[in-house]
Amino acid sequence: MKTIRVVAVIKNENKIFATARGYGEFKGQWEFPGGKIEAGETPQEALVREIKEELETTIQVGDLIDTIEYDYPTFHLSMDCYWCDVVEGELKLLEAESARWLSKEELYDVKWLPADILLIEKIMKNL
Ligand SMILES: Nc1nc2c([nH]c(=O)n2[C@H]2C[C@H](O)[C@@H](COP(=O)(O)OP(=O)(O)OP(=O)(O)O)O2)c(=O)[nH]1
Ligand SMILES: [Mg+2]
Repeated sequence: MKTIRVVAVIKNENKIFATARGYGEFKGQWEFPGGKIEAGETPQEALVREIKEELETTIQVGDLIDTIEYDYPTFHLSMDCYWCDVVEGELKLLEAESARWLSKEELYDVKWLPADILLIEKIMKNL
């Protein structure tokens, strides 16, 4: 069975919100908050749930930016990436070890997970 992940590219006027993984194999590397779609959920519902769990924040999910397909040595990642806005909440870091709001000029200042490089190029064009 194929597991699809969803991630939120949370934006304000001209910056996006990135987090550093707080645990596991990729600890300290940068990514977008999100997780796995569970049975019966739409991608949007899964994303709203994940962002509540990880950041105690309510988001509004907007357009799909891209679906990233990437082969890691031990698994295949399929990741739907959506533009999102904060509706309510302070983006409290319940799982991530740190976070930054990045402007267009700062997008390559953090060490992204390998799969995210493909997405960053698209974000760069639309920020
Ligand atoms: N959340 C997220 N995961 C990403 C990104 N880029 C990327 O390669 N991944 C990879 C790293 C993880 O090994 C994998 C799955 O992430 P996940 O949040 O769904 O799952 P997890 O490893 O936290 O595991 P779990 O505790 O939720 O079961 O996807 C990204 O931008 N955001
Ligand atoms: Mg997660």
